[in-house]
Amino acid sequence: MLIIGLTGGIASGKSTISKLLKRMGAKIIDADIEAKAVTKPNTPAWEELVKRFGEEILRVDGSIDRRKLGNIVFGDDEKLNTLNNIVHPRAIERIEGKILKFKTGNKYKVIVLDAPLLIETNMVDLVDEVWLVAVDQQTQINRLMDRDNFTKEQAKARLQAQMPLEDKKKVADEIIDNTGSRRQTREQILSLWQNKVGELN
Ligand SMILES: CC(C)(COP(=O)(O)OP(=O)(O)OC[C@H]1O[C@@H](n2cnc3c(N)ncnc32)[C@H](O)[C@@H]1O)[C@@H](O)C(=O)NCCC(=O)NCCS
Ligand SMILES: Nc1ncnc2c1ncn2[C@@H]1O[C@H](COP(=O)(O)OP(=O)(O)OP(=O)(O)O)[C@@H](O)[C@H]1O
Repeated sequence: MLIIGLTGGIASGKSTISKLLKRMGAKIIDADIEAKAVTKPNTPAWEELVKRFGEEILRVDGSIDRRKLGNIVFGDDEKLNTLNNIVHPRAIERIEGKILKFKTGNKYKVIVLDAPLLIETNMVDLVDEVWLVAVDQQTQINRLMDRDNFTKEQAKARLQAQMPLEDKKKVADEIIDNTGSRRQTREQILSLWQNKVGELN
């Protein structure tokens, strides 16, 4: 079995690539989804977030207004740290549990942990290999503005909350260049899959 940690900055293309890997047979664990799960209404993390950031971060149904919370924390390191300290330990615990479950289930040959903060949160130890999705900052900003309707300032604030690509490259086992067409990216993934997964067994 191979456990791949798929990482990269915001809007670099991780979800797009993990969809390709899923089609090839990998089981995906999405860290963003796990982080959302631990902050559902009335969970301990949700309660702590409301205590720290106030009820103005809630929607009328009691769920967290993610856009609002994002605007509060991205651009303010102290607040971002507070959020991270509340969410990360709980999200990592869920991720560890899932990895263990899939490992012992012995059903999948490849597990992909899609995690934007794989390196920042020391989850590298949970995986066998780190695959880094690399795009330049301008591409990230353009795709982020397109996908999420962010202003340039909002996009830049999110980028600045993350480790620079050059530092991530030092930890990566494989680098996927996603600045080109989707087809070019698919070809890189196919070739990686053939090399890495083909030689399993
Ligand atoms: C701030 C929040 C509410 C904004 O929610 P929103 O729905 O707008 O974004 P979403 O969660 O889909 O994340 C989108 C992208 O933002 C980036 N991002 C998210 N959280 C962080 C963070 N703490 N630090 C740096 N970048 C981050 C990632 O690249 C991520 O893929 C949310 O991102 C959050 O709760 N973050 C803390 C949990 C976390 O770190 N998640 C990342 C995976 S463990
Ligand atoms: N090679 C490509 N060419 C053009 N657009 C792309 C390419 N790859 C991804 N995209 C688009 O860029 C945006 C960001 O990609 P994606 O959502 O896969 O990134 P992500 O790393 O998962 O983002 P986040 O971590 O912020 O959730 C999406 O709108 C996606 O459709």
